[in-house]
Amino acid sequence: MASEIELVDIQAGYGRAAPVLRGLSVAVPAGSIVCLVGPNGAGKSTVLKAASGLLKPRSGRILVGGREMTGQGPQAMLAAGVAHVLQGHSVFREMTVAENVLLGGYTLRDKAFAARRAEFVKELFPVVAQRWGSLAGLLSGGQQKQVEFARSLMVDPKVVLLDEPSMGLDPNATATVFEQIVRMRDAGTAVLLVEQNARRALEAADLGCVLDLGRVHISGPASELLADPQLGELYLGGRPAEPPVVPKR
Ligand SMILES: Nc1ncnc2c1ncn2[C@@H]1O[C@H](COP(=O)(O)OP(=O)(O)OP(=O)(O)O)[C@@H](O)[C@H]1O
Repeated sequence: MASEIELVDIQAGYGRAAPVLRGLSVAVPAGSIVCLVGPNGAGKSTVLKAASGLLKPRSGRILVGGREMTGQGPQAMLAAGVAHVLQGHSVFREMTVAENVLLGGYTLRDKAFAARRAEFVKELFPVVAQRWGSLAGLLSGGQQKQVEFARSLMVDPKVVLLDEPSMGLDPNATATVFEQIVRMRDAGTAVLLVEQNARRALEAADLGCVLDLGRVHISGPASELLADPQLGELYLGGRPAEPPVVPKR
């Protein structure tokens, strides 16, 4: 299957420090959610920064929809179809939900296309439509996250990079946010996801990659990673729940 974005043998880091990514490769197939899992500081956010052009890799290649995009900055990556939803909350609290969402289409020249996209995201995220005229700061954390998703989809990206979307959310809001991530995927946008809540994220994902020492250590179908007891112990906060043992008579 064609990849929406492909990072090949990436070396990347900050300033003069030793590289954080040391030969990292990951591909996001069309129509899929790929989840990056790994210990704190493994470099998960750094992968997303390299993928969106915020951090220039020292070496390696980046392809978007098969097109060579190595060395391009954030504006070019966005224009090529890579949207990045950063960690934490990034809504403008004193602006309305509408203003926040429409900002995502600021770079679009075709205003009719922008209007169609606004209708599309309102349909995809009902809370965005319901609270369209409200100040974004009045929304709950989970609702604000959906406003950020809607804003990122305004340009009709090929792939959305989501950095810790459930951070700071309660279990109910987390469940809603993951449902919306699956809806984004089903509506045609591929997703590259980084999450502390690794088990929950892998349940929503199609593919998983375990990062260690700056490269992808293990990758495969998310369901297989979830079922692997050793991975569970090491990276997913314990073994998967055992089925109950029925005592023999
Ligand atoms: N802006 C920066 N300047 C210098 N070093 C940084 C910067 N951002 C991250 N690092 C370092 O790069 C390494 C990887 O960080 P990164 O945030 O990518 O990890 P992560 O896997 O996303 O971790 P976490 O799960 O804690 O968010 C860490 O050692 C971190 O200290």
